[in-house]
Amino acid sequence: MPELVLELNGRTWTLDPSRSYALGRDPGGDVVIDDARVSWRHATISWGGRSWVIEDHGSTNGTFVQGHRVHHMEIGPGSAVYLGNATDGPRLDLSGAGAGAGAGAGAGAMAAPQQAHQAPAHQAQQAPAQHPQPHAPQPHAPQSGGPGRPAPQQQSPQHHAPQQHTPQAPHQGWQQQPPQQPHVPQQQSHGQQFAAQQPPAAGGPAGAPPVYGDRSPTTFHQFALGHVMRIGRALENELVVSDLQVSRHHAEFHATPDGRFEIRDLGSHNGTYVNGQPLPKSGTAQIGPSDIVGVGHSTFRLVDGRLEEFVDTGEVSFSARHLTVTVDGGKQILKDVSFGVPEKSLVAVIGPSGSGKSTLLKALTGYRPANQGDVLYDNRNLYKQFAELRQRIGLVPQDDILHKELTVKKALKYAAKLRFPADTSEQEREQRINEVLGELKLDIHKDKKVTSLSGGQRKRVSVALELLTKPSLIFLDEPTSGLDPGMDRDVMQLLRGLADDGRTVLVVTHSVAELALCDKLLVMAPGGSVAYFGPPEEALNFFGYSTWADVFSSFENYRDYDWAGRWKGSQHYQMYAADIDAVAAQSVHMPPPQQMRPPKPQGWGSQLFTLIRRYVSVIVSDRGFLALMVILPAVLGVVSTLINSDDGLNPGPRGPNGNASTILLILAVGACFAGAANSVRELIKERVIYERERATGLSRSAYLMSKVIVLGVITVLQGALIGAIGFGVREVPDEGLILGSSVKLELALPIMALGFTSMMFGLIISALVRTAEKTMPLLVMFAIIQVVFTGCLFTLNGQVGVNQLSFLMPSRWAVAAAGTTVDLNVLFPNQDDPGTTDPLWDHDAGMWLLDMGVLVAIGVALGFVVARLLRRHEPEVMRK
Ligand SMILES: Nc1ncnc2c1ncn2[C@@H]1O[C@H](COP(=O)(O)OP(=O)(O)OP(=O)(O)O)[C@@H](O)[C@H]1O
Repeated sequence: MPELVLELNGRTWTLDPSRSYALGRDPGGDVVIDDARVSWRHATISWGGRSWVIEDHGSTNGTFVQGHRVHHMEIGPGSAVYLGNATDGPRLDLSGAGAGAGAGAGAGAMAAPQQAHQAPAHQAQQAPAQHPQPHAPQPHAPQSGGPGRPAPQQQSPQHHAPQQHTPQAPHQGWQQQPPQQPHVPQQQSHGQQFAAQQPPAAGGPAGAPPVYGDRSPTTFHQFALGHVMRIGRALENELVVSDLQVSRHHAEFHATPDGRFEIRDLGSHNGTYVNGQPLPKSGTAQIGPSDIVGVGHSTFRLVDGRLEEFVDTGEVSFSARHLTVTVDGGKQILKDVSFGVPEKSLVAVIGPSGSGKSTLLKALTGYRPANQGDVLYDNRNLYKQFAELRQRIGLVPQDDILHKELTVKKALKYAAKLRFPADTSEQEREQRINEVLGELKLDIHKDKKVTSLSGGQRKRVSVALELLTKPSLIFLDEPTSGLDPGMDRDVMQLLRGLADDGRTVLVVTHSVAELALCDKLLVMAPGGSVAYFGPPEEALNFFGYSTWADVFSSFENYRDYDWAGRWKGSQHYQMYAADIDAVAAQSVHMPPPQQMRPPKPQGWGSQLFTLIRRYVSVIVSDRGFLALMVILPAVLGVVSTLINSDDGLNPGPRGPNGNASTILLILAVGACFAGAANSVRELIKERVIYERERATGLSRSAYLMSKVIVLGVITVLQGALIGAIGFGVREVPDEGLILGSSVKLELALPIMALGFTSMMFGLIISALVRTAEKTMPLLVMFAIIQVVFTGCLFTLNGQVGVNQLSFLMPSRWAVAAAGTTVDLNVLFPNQDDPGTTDPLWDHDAGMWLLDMGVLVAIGVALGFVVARLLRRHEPEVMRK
């Protein structure tokens, strides 16, 4: 069997085929590489029966051959392998041993052969950083109480500020607790799992370049020069991708006869991406060997004239490097946060209130990108390639992203309709919904209303909704808040299952009961820095406390303590974060906003139609709301009939008819109340849903228009009911100004239009407030102001300032329009100055049209204001 000579930094090892060799920073390994970019257990080299093989163990920074990241690859004499960085990482040169050595058997290798098993002597020298550091800080531990007692009273800050000792040598207050062994990073098993997935073709002959930049390909496709290869979901494509995120005919690869390669988008719904940047719809781009083309969950790359495809099945590594968020005023609310996890990981983030957990979540998801640092999605820069990668991220906010009035199945149906491309069939969506329901064990609840589910089940439905599009990364913001301990465990076990099934899951939580289910725990310290990152079972020992309550009290009591410095001086840092931290911090240069926008899977009209249907379903399923919608205007109309007016809305015997103006006042106020009450909670109550859907491609104007149309129709009908009752029982003039003998309709139209404009004002309140409770006082204030400015209580015309202000009030124009029909200048003459009349009330068809026109124009203008206000509640990256 051929021996292989490995050369690294001037040292050589002759590798024996009968055993394998562990490479990494671990001092117990065979080849110890003291470089922070190299993982603790980075890779192994072993004889594979046919050739030598290097296997990466899910290292954070990767193993590279000829510039390509490899996971499992045959190597041989002449191969050069870089660890941690493709160009300047530690380089392993391989050559043959003895007479049979290949060309690469260097003189150095022959001159100083050293058996690998002799290595430990120098390994110890090579890895000084791995030894426990005597000055490594360690927190305070109880002084008098035993391990079973919580931390005792603190006496003085100097004495009680976290003490310094290593996890291996806990404070003597903890001597009954066995010292924790350093946790072996879990990359090994993941790496092995990944290697097992590789197609046999991936490795190729010894020394051949790997076929994909990040991983080995799932498959590859040959295509000849001059040919076209169309990609899509439909079976008639040359390259069929069974992914609902992909359009039926999505894109085309062209191999031009002169040897160039092009990708052309075919008007796809979710877009085609080159190196993470979207191609214009139906646009074309030339591609070279270093370009990565993204279509749905697949990425393609050209290697030696063949097309390699890598399908993202969810097993992606994820890391953050030096994330720093600075707010206006220069204050840093997130400070230099770095951590990384291999695929299939469940990570929990805990920390005291205000420690930056939500800020971190926003930075990791790209909702509010950090000012400095990188987020790496399987080693692809999330910020730079956000347009493409955002589709692989699922986010479950703290509040449910569901319309609670709908059944589980219906809620998922509308979500699928909005998130999947327009060309997906009902059957395809239904199938995916059933898959997700089955996966999350929600089948038995599918016909129940979301309101009737328990808190844990509701969270499950929110997760199901996010799973529809098969995200690889799932973030959850406090999914267990408000749940009892049993449900807390259920939800955490669900997340554990999601990770085990091949996804990376990160959960921000306040609950510490089920942390043991996680692979890694990130503890944030006050001020937004990392206090700990590593296995959850080692965390309490790291802090030197027996309960999390003690740790959090310590955070609270020593807010100014350098928790980040303590973390960075620890051995855990060396084991779990130093390699990620070793790369220098980068400033964030986000692509221009137009390249950050999510694709719109559905056209504007289609979104509008779906939103209207969903909104109508929600309203119809809420019987109480339906009943109120009829009762409120009916009561307001009936109340107006109590006003005694023998002459109705006609002039009295001597001309004036004060009751007529009172009737108009009551009907106008009724319309104001009904309209504004319909809409005042509408946006605030589904703000979280809007925010999430907006990030997945929902059109702001389609959303707003759906509200305006549905609420507009309801409000106008209510206005008609108020008018029908209020004017129906009254004497009115024989002839109208516009509609001839349909005088009552002519009078009802301003009331209906006033309802609509008030409804728009209600939307403004709803978009403005931070909590639903604030809507009621504002609604009352709006209605009272409208009463004052109708012009029916006192004369507005001639009152400088007040009259001009009244022009902004919808009720002023609505009463004026009705007033032109009934000739209000006669019924309610100016009492201060009997000779003058209000020009807005002139008994004239042109004035009726003007009054109505201004009233509707105010409503439309309010619509633009609402759109502007809605923008404030969108993820930062969406505010265009
Ligand atoms: N836009 C902002 N401008 C200024 N300060 C901000 C801004 N956003 C957040 N902060 C501050 O940053 C700190 C971290 O906030 P963050 O919401 O991320 O904390 P948290 O750990 O999620 O808290 P909680 O557990 O209470 O939700 C807080 O002190 C907060 O007041």
